[in-house]
Amino acid sequence: MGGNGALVRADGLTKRFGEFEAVRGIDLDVRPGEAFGFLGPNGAGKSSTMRMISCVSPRSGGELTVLGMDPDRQGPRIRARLGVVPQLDNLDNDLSVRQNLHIYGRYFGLGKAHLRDKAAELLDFAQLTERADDPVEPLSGGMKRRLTIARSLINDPELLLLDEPTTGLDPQARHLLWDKLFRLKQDGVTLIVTTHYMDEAEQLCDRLVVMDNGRIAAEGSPGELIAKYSTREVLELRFAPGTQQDIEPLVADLADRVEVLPDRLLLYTADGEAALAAAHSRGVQPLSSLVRRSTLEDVFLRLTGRTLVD
Ligand SMILES: Nc1ncnc2c1ncn2[C@@H]1O[C@H](COP(=O)(O)OP(=O)(O)OP(=O)(O)O)[C@@H](O)[C@H]1O
Repeated sequence: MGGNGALVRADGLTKRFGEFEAVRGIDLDVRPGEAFGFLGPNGAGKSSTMRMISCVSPRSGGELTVLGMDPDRQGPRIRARLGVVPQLDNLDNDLSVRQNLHIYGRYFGLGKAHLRDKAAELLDFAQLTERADDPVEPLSGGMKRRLTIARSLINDPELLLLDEPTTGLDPQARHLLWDKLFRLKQDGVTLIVTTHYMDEAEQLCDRLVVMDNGRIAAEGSPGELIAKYSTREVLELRFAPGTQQDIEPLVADLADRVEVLPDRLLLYTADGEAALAAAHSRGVQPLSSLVRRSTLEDVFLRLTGRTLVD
């Protein structure tokens, strides 16, 4: 283990592609049993970081320890104890669902009987038992993702790395997949997940970092980040497109902060209803209004000045 029992520890970790610095000296520690999230828009450097942790891409600078070992020198030993779910499914389409699990198990040197039992257990976990002997090709996107996750668990990994596991799935498939991740977390598997779905990160992750342009913009639990970078409530006021800039000065003093988005104003305040009543009393007539609690999306907007697009 690394210092403090961290499963992953990075210090000034850097990744360069030629002149371009995709990861610009980040510090991290991921503790046993937690679900740790990398949150950020496309190009933030999440995948590059994950690939260094998974020992498939060497670091360009800084220190990195995974399961107490150095990926540059002990990559194969680390990988034997990791599960990796890459951003794009790389299942073997010529094989059946079960065969995809079996070839992976053989790669890890599992014995025949153990592999048979393990594959059956994972097919059940992935809800694919009935499809076990079907080819992979016609499976839905959600099924393929569940199979990829099942495959990553064949060696009982201590640490599971998932790069945008739910991107591109419909809401129902996403929910099913996240249920699986909750179950793994309950079973004590340490998870590192990248995502740009804020709601999922908020529910699943014990701690997370917000990445932007190769740097860590903030880190903490979802609750800590919201408390630090947002207000308790947000009042959303929608207006006809293009008119909200003119209204902003009328409501600016009603909130700690106001964000002007293309179709709405966001008023950050401890009391959204009070701000709404005050706006009404000034003659502000939004098309619609909504008071909600702050989310990680608000944290992200505050930190980067941008919204995350799904
Ligand atoms: N092999 C490569 N060669 C050159 N540039 C790369 C390479 N891989 C990534 N990059 C660049 O590094 C930056 C970070 O990419 P990375 O994939 O780590 O971001 P990300 O946060 O995971 O985004 P995404 O959600 O799109 O995967 C991007 O600007 C990307 O274009």
